[in-house]
Amino acid sequence: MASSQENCPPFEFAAKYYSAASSGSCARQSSFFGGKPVLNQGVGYSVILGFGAFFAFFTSFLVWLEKRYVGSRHTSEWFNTAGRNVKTGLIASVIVSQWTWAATILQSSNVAWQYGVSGPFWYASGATVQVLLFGVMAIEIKRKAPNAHTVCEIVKARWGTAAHLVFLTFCFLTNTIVTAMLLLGGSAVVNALTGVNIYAASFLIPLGVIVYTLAGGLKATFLASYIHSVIVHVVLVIFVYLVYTASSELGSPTVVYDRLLEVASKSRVCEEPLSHDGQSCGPVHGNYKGSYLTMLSSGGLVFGIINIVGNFGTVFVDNGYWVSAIAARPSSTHKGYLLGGLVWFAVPFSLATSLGLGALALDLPITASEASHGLVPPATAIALMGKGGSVLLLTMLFMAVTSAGSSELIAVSSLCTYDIYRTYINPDASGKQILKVSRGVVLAFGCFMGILAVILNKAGVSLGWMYLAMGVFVGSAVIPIAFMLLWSKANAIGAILGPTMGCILGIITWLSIARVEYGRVNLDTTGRNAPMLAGNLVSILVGGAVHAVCSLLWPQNYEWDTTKKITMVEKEKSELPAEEFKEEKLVRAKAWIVKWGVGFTIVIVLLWPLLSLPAGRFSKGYFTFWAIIAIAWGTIGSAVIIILPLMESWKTIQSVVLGMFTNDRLMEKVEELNFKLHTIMLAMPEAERLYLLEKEKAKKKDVSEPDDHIAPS
Ligand SMILES: NC(N)=O
Repeated sequence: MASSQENCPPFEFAAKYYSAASSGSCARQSSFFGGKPVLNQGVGYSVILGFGAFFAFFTSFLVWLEKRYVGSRHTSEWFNTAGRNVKTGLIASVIVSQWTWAATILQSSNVAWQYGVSGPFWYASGATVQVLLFGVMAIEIKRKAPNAHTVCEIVKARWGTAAHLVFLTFCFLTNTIVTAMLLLGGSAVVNALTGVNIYAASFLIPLGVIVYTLAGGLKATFLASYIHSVIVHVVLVIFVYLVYTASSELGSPTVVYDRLLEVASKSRVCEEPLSHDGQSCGPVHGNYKGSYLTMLSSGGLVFGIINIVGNFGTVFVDNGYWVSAIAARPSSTHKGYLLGGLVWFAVPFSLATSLGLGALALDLPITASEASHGLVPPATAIALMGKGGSVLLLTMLFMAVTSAGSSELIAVSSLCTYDIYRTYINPDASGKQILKVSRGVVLAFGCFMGILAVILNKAGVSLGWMYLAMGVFVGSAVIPIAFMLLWSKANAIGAILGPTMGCILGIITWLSIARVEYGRVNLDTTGRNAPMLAGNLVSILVGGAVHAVCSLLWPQNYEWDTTKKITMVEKEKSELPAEEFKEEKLVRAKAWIVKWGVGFTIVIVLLWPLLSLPAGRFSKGYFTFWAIIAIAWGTIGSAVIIILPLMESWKTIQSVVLGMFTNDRLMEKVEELNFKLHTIMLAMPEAERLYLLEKEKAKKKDVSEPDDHIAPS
């Protein structure tokens, strides 16, 4: 104990977290939050209800503006597919906000706190590659199932009813798991920062999301996503610059570097009460030289593998990503996914390299339980900025939870509407009926989200546990779902057996290893790295292997003829030129996304980590370079995702603004005229055909003679 007395506090910079006890020994604070919220409950309720109400009103207003001044018709197709005409920038922004979960903000910093620099890297790279590679699926939908509304519709068209039911189960499971994680993370942070009852938070967070999703469907969630993305990125940039340039407590890569060396030093005394079990203290087990400043981290690598498997499940088996691909215009789909993936990389990488490592560098007395419930970033935000930091983090988290949550609502709603109602209950459903069911499901699943979060919170399930376990449950469906659009031999029996066997064997392996290694099966033992790694790998590999073997034995040799026959509910007249759907153009787009998607995947999963291994324990210069990459990626990514959608939609924005400031009476007249013409066209197909022909001709003329009107005389 002598050393405890000599070094109290062990670090001047962390003095406020240590105190001399009456016995004379030096004691570290036993936890960071200690059950005391920094903000009052009023702030918590204002954020949850205020932002919820604001977004419900604001997005409904935007959708109304679009309907009134741009002329969108609010049919069931529009509600569920946003007109299949969304451009690259907005698709990228949607992907970023859909993929920015509570876990992206919270769990990434938790793994930084556990493993050091490798944690944020593996979180970011291990969850970016799926989005990049999904770009290939996105373009294949346009080629092979251009009128589909959901992934399961394609399954049914190709493999029949039994496979359809299997994949529906996996898709619902994925939506449930993702939703559970959003609310677990969201409610834990709201509770820790503001003291709002955790169960009340679980119920109230989905409320605003339900309202704006109900009002505007997919387009509303897309518009809201953009605003959410802007807020998330602005806060991200603030935190990154705070940690590495502006804060008086840290403020430069050099200070962070020196502190990370100090807190993990071998000479540090980590006995009670100078540090408590589960708090960060001294060398890191499994890391090269026990340092936080190395990519040679066994824990980081195991997390990376689990992360890759789990996130393949939550992208490929989440109908939300298929819905976004369906909503994109064909020439934008692949670019949107690539750009979205690359921008999203910055969210966990830059944020956790700042807030996660910042928590270590400040020697915050965070406990393992606080970390696994997602409280590392709020702790750093509070330590650096006080109440302002906690409000910023709460706002960022709320944006992430609500935008990803609304995408989950739409994903479930379209599955229930098209794959259950239209497929098994009312195949001749009208657009009105479809719209009614879609809205009913949004409401029902929104309420279910709240109940689910209450149950999981009661059961003591943490965000960290759920995040690691997701791949065990849904990983087995990943390879079969990719085969569906990529492999003509893939057959129905393999599509049924692969996911089912993979999931069952994955769960058996996971629980058995927990039992054999640690003697019992509970939330603690099943949440450890070894059982999670084995369960995740068995699930994804068995799922793929069983499907591959069955398909090689009894190949289907399928031509995607039935998937091309999937029908729309209302026949929408596409605004897109026929050029957009040309096979050669789509094949070129596919080659492009394969080249760039696979290229970036190799860079961020193999080359980057391999090239950083020889650095061993990073030098100060190396770490500074690493921090500069995090700052630059965060800044450039944020600028792109904020500016690009605005540039692309500039014409629409102009026409809305013009419409708003033009005589309302005139607009009503134009609308009425529009409606009359539309009715005439419907009654006279020949007139419509001639109109489209003329329009196409005019477009071609515009393209071939763009500058006629300014040609010199
Ligand atoms: N979306 C994720 N994995 O943060």
